[in-house]
Amino acid sequence: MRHKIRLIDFILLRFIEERMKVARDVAKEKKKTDSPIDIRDIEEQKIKEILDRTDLNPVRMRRIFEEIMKLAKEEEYRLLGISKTVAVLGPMGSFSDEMAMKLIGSRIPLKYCSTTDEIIEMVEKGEVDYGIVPIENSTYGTVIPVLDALLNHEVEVFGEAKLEIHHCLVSKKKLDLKEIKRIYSHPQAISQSLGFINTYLSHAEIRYTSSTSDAVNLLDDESAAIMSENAARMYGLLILRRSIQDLKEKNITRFYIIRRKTGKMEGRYTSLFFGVQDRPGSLKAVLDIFANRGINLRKLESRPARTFLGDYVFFVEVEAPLKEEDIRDLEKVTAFYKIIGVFDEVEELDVFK
Ligand SMILES: O=C(O)C(=O)C[C@]1(C(=O)O)C=C[C@@H](O)C=C1
Repeated sequence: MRHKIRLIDFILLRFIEERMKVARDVAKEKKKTDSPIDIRDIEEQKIKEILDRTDLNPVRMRRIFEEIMKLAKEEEYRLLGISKTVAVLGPMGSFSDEMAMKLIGSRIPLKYCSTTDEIIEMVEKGEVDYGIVPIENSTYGTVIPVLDALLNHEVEVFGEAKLEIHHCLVSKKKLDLKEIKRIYSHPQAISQSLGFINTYLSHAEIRYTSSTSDAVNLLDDESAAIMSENAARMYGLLILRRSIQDLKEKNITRFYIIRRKTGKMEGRYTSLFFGVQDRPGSLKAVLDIFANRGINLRKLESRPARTFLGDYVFFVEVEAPLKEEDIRDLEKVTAFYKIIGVFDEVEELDVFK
């Protein structure tokens, strides 16, 4: 019997190798027609067809075939000599993933990380070429962990992009809202949907996840998750309610696109951190530099300096690329400053540059 299984394993191996050969041929065609490597709709369609043809555990079968397709994509990227990678918050189906798809169109591989800290560290170490991290949302404001990590790591913001966010309440099986015992999602998604949660789900326990799509790994028959419609479709979940976020149309998340430090200062906006002496007027002196030059402030935040209670580090985004003379003046009125990027809003990321 064991011998038979061994033999089948070898046959499986040969079939997988054969499949990779075909994938490499497909990649050559894709190059000719400038088509993307990663085509999620095709993958999803195929997985559905496969699951329809078997009684084996659908979750495990999905994983097996997703892994095979992942391997195929790696082979395709390798064949085309595409070595750049972009890190985003995963797993697949997160809003960061959606943003990356919009910016890059799945032409280079994405590395799915479990925290934004991990993304920023990977970029800093040069383990990936780019990172995409959310910086603020129009309902819930600044993504604090990202802001703090940008202060503590050496990376550079070189672009920003915006994504309209619609949240869905999803589950594995049909549930009445009152039957839902737990809600899983990322703190940002929960906070953006508090109106709905307080009205219809106040009886349910809230459990935070590291991303909206990560909730899929925790769902059971008594719980629901908040994630995108895209993610729900990707993981075959049922959509109980659509567009549950408090701001129906203007729930927008802004993302920073980051890379390792290059020192290039090109673009319409500048982001920087600074600290000031603890005395009257010291913050005003910094803001006056911008005001006197007619530079508009886009964003202002304060974060604990983590020295003593009441010590702060400030973060500003201004609508101008700072010039040498601006920086010289800043030096005079700040205890320290750190420019984290001069950038533009982008619709597309040219990853082949
Ligand atoms: O059909 C393709 O375009 C392929 O490259 C094959 C394949 C797969 O392995 O099944 C790989 C990548 C795409 O995302 C979709 C499917």
